[in-house]
Amino acid sequence: MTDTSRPEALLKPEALLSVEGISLTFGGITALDDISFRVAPRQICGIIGPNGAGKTSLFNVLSRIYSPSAGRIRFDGTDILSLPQHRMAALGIGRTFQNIALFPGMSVLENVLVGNQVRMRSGFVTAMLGLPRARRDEAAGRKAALETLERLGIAHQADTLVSQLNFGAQKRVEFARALVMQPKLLLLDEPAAGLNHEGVEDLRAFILTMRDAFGVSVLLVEHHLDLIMRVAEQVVAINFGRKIADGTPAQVQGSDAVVQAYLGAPDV
Ligand SMILES: Nc1ncnc2c1ncn2[C@@H]1O[C@H](COP(=O)(O)OP(=O)(O)OP(=O)(O)O)[C@@H](O)[C@H]1O
Repeated sequence: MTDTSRPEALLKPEALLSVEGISLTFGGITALDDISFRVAPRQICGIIGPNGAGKTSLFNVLSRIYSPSAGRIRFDGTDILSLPQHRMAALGIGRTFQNIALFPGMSVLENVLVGNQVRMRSGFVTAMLGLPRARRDEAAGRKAALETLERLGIAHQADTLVSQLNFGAQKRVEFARALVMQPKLLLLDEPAAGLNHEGVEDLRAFILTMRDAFGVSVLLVEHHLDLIMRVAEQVVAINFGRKIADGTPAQVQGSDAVVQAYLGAPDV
């Protein structure tokens, strides 16, 4: 419970995600070096940095794909480094990948139902035998998937084959599939990759819709700086595995270290 006798408790909400002193090495290469930052509930936080800065490595540590050599990560009161990777979705961390990983020959609804399997309690055998519990789970899963599409404003596409959707619409289905698991934190890996100007504008609105309709925090790694600066409330900049700035978009954009990092990396 929040201690309202402490004014700072009212001003500073408890972090949903707290990354503390994370380091990661690959052989002799230091990919992450003592990275710390926090993400509040319902906050949109952007991770930026030139090529090779360590952004993907950080996401992979947060998803428990890589184990850091030092540091701590607390998520919603749990030390996630003590948990295996398969527990992340159930714990409330959802993720989308840079390359779309949908089933093109299946409908939008069917693809979102795949995401919902994690939350179903009945096992494979129960489902195969069509036992009552499996049927109840299936009906509940369908309802949850349809509700997710409705809250995102894309329920009219429920029966459309994914292969018939344009690239931007397919990305929205991927987000829906992650959101149906009711995550508290959504990790978006370069969501603007491959989108044109109009697509990026739609994406920006969609990220805000996801946060508002589902109350999730969003952590996004992105090369598209303009999108980050216009959608994120907090930006963390990294370079050569070290955090070089952390603050509002305006603060980070005005940071000498950030300007230097990008001037020294013409291929960003
Ligand atoms: N599996 C790996 N094995 C060895 N080195 C790796 C591995 N993954 C990443 N690295 C190294 O770690 C550093 C950080 O890489 P990372 O992919 O996290 O950066 P990034 O910021 O995501 O880059 P980009 O923007 O180009 O995707 C780089 O020096 C990279 O070569």
